[in-house]
Amino acid sequence: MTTESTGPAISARATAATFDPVAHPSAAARSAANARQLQLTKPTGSLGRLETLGSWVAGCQDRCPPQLFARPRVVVFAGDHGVARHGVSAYPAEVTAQMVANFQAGGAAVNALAAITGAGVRVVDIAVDSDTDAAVSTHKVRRSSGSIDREDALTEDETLRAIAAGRAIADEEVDSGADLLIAGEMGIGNTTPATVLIASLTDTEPVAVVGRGTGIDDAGWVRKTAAVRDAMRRVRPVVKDPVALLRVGSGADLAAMAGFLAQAALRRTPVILDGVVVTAAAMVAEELAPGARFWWVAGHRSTEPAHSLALDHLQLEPLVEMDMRLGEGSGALVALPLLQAAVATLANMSTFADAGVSTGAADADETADVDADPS
Ligand SMILES: O=C(O)c1ccc[n+]([C@@H]2O[C@H](COP(=O)([O-])O)[C@@H](O)[C@H]2O)c1
Ligand SMILES: Cc1cc2nc[nH]c2cc1C
Repeated sequence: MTTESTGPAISARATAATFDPVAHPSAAARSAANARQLQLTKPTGSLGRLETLGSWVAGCQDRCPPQLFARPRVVVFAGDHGVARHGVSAYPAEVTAQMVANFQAGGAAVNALAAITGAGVRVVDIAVDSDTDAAVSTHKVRRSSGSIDREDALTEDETLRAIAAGRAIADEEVDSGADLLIAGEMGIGNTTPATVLIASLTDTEPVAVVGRGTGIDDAGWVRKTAAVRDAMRRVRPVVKDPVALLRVGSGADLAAMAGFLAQAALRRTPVILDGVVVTAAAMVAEELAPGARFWWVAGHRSTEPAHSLALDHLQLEPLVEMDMRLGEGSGALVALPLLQAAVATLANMSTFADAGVSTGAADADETADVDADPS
């Protein structure tokens, strides 16, 4: 009897949450890019972090020089959270569904920012607490996730379906030609599970990491900190099991993002991470698919204290610090022009040889040689 009931569960987990080993971006293409950086018409190292960024893209694309991104895509994962009904957010849960409609109408920050960078935007309802358009709800797992301070966010089956949904979305995007992915999110209350994941995986006290989210007041912060503490107590026994951690202490949207971010790495597609919620999902994705983090760059540093902890944990240095705390993929989109600049310079600048520009170091060496050898 026991084997009959656990067998299918184990194989479902094997399918949805097992990832083949993640290959690193190409070291050869990255080295070739580093060498090319030295030949371009600029003082050595003068493009600063744009140089390391461009070489990272070359590694991800396995080509030097790299190509400008042809189809960058943002996927906004929308989901509600039961905990939002317990005074942990400055806004009512209804805003999640209302913002989904706003994304579809093109009126949100993510739409405005995507338009200036050439990125496409797709919104997916993973767990919004109302019925949404068929166009966005094909991967819906359930209506809202459980209130993690007092119950599990999801069942085992829902967790696996959410991870599988994120993986399927990444596959759909890559199969349609996406060459750069951004995960964004929208969900009133979602900084609470994000903080629970980050604090649990870094063994940090709630008071040190709970932030203001959408802008809660002091009384809201106290309620949120208590909710984070209670949820952390519930996840403690499963913190080493990423699927169980997602089931007990996250939500369907976060589980889907974890699947999406891990699958993007498996599909050798670079990703710009956004703020605290996406980076919390990224931490779990790295547990599910070790090495996935080498395919990600951190777009920005959110004002949420837990975000810095997550970035340190993943050893990622954010590209911009603009005191943003919006989500939706907005911080990643603000960073996208930096990636485009890194690729454009590496790919399109002339070399010293082609442009007939003298290289300081080589000329000095030639002079030194001539001086040293009068013959
Ligand atoms: O990305 C971030 O770092 C970030 C920081 C604070 C808030 N948010 C957004 O605000 C919502 C969650 O905030 P809250 O206060 O409802 O937990 C959700 O829709 C997120 O996209 C996002
Ligand atoms: C209006 C609004 C827009 C958002 N976008 C992402 N999170 C959000 C939260 C609110 C409240």
